[in-house]
Amino acid sequence: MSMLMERKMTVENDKHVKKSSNSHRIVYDTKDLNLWYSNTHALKDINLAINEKEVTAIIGPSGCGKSTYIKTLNRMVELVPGVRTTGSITYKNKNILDKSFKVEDLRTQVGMVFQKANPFPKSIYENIAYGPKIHGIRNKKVLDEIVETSLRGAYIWDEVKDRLNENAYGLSGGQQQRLCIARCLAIQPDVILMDEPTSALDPKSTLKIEELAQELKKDYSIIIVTHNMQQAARISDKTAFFLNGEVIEFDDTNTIFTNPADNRTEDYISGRFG
Ligand SMILES: Nc1ncnc2c1ncn2[C@@H]1O[C@H](COP(=O)(O)OP(=O)(O)OP(=O)(O)O)[C@@H](O)[C@H]1O
Repeated sequence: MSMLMERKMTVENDKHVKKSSNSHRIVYDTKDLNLWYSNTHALKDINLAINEKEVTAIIGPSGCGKSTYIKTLNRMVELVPGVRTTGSITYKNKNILDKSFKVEDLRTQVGMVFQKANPFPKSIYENIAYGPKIHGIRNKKVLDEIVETSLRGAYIWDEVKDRLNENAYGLSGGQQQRLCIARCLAIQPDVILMDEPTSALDPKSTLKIEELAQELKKDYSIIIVTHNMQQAARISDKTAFFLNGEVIEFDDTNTIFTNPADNRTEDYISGRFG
């Protein structure tokens, strides 16, 4: 990474709270992260300070490590046998890669939405109530409130309020994806990770998810992997460009798309490869 980029990523460091130059607090501070799948070196010396309550886009060609990185942020990646990491990812003053860190703590604070919507084969209501129930909430009135608030938060309440007891599989693909976002909201996370959430959706549903991400960043930190550069440009505040497991450039989205510092970023965003 260039000196310029390193300087841009430098953070102010006070006693407990790190602030980036535009005064947003940092939600995830990744330092010198390396990751191997057995012999494949998938992430190389990643340094990224991701701001809270912003949308951060991760872009780059196929196989560059985008999904691996986002799955490291909730430690899902370690479900793959043979994964090894070095370096640190600080979340709320703790290194989540540390052996002593309890992964269950992340499950309640970090929600994830996948490429293909994955509702449970249950009713719309149960899809949302499931997480809160696991966390011990049994009171019907409280659960009703969580279900409504979460569905409203994901802008799908009006479409489903009269069919809450119907199976979620009866919803359209775009509705299912918003239901999955509502399911994330029900656990009141800090962060929502999205791994290509619109790649299986039609343009209208895509637009709805994009609008939703813009709304949600008022309350949540959103990190989104996308192949769609127009989407990254439309909805994100910051963009990280990955190539061959490295972060080539990380900056304000506007800068990345109008005045990138590295030729490889320019070549990628102008469609010369990838
Ligand atoms: N489960 C796995 N086992 C072994 N290697 C893997 C595994 N998952 C990913 N890799 C390798 O790690 C590298 C990064 O893959 P990753 O899926 O993170 O890339 P990506 O940028 O998300 O790609 P895409 O855009 O195609 O989804 C690739 O070389 C890939 O082959």
